[in-house]
Amino acid sequence: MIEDDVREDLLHVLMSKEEIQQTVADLAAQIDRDYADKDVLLVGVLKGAVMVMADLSRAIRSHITMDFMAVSSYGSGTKSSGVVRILKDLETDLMGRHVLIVEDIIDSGLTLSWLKTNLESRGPASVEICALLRKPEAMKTEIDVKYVGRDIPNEFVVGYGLDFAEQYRNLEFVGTLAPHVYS
Ligand SMILES: O=P(O)(O)OC[C@H]1O[C@H](OP(=O)(O)OP(=O)(O)O)[C@H](O)[C@@H]1O
Ligand code: HPA
Ligand SMILES: [Mg+2]
Repeated sequence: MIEDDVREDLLHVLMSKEEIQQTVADLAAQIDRDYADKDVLLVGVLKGAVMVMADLSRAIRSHITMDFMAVSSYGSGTKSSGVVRILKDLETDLMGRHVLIVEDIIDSGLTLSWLKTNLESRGPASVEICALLRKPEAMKTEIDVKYVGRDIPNEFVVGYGLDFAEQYRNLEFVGTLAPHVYS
């Protein structure tokens, strides 16, 4: 089992499978309330947000549509390069749409700050952000995030979509990566 193999790579479990499920259900309930009379377009940011997107979209009871973007700023390291590249763009025209960006994590905030500005320039009715995790101590830019699952300490985390050098994305929980793995 992968989860047994990686225990020594982790300092501790930060969010269990059950805690993630509950957090995602709470986020979905808030989104259902706020978008009761609006069609929302969920924009998942690949690859990290793939798990949140899959679970959140199924927990939302309102009508939604989905699209995906791929951007990358981390490459294979643990620090944002600050340079965001679009690897795959949306297929949906955003004109007049209510857009909700779905992310796994806000770390420096550089990716989302750039992405929100980029999507706002395409004529949508609104652009909001939903992130499962946020590291308040790591943020380098002010960013207004409407839905946050949980604030976490400034440590590199993996699992539930989050990777280090493309590994660990398929863990069912979120864990803190031990420094010996990346130093
Ligand atoms: O707030 P920031 O410091 O900008 O970091 C957050 C971003 O970094 C990660 O993506 P990454 O570039 O690693 O791509 P990935 O989702 O494919 O792993 C994560 O999924 C967020 O998109
Ligand atoms: N873990 C994995 N990917 C990330 C992180 C993190 O803590 N921060 C930004 N991208
Ligand atoms: Mg990554």
